[in-house]
Amino acid sequence: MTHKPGIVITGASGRMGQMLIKTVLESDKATLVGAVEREGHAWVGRDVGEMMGGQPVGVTVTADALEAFSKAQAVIDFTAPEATLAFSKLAAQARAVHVIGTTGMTDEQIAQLEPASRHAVIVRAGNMSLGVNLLVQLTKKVAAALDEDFDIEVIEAHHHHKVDAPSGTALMLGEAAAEGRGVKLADVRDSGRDGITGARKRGDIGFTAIRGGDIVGEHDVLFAAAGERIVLRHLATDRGIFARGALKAALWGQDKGPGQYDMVDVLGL
Ligand SMILES: NC(=O)C1=CN([C@@H]2O[C@H](COP(=O)(O)OP(=O)(O)OC[C@H]3O[C@@H](n4cnc5c(N)ncnc54)[C@H](OP(=O)(O)O)[C@@H]3O)[C@@H](O)[C@H]2O)C=CC1
Ligand SMILES: O=C(O)C1=N[C@H](C(=O)O)C[C@H](O)C1
Repeated sequence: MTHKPGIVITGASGRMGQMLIKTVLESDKATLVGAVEREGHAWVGRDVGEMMGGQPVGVTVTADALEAFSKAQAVIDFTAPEATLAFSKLAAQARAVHVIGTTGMTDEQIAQLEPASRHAVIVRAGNMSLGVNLLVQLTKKVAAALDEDFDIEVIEAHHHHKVDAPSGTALMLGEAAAEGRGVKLADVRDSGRDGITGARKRGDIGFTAIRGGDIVGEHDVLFAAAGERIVLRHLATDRGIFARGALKAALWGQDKGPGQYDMVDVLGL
């Protein structure tokens, strides 16, 4: 019998946490060995299957992340930037693959992952779906083929609970467009227009964030010129696409050396 990697899910009660637990429990390639929530959370000490409204699964939610990680081969983490930074140190200590889906991390926070990645595999992506990662590649190609007569705008829409903007995916798409054009996103980024903004600056890459209802995640990359427009679009209708991508990353990372990777590496795009 082949060994099935043991997986711990952090932020177990969250929208993605619950989807990840369901995905791991349904998989025949991995085993759920832990579920983490913060100290004082109502789920701590209870069976995670029961907390999700189903049958017991024999995994008790814990606030002791290091203890949980040390029994696992991978940690899948869709939480918040400060939590992810703390988990990266603990996952490295446990030599577990750390799959990071958390978005909204600053450049400084991303840089702080480096010490952990010297000891363990980190796979981080603002979007773990196959479709979006393909869209990123397409965006780079289209941006490289067009000149600045085409204004580039990234438009994203998400549910009203989302706390960060632009979304991690929008930033991945913006980075890809900038790379295609041979510029740095930081030099051309235009987000949060409001008031008398002045005319659009040629070459800028604009971002618009829509928040409402239960939208899972929608992303358009618009290339607008005089007389024509191209729109590249991805619509997510089920969080399962992110969870399946994250589990694939956790399994992929099992035989890799320490370092930082993304979904382009995992999917071989
Ligand atoms: N890369 C990708 O493919 C995707 C990324 N995401 C990203 O995943 C993240 C989570 O999204 P979502 O599940 O919708 O969010 P939720 O708010 O539903 O869940 C977040 C979970 O993380 C926990 N958490 C938050 N802060 C801390 C902390 N400081 N310490 C410990 N636990 C903490 C929360 O616990 P508590 O309830 O106690 O606060 C909660 O269980 C976001 O950054 C989102 O953008 C989402 C979908 C896809
Ligand atoms: O918060 C979410 O829900 C999502 N976050 C990710 C992002 O910021 O791009 C991925 C997905 O769009 C859902």
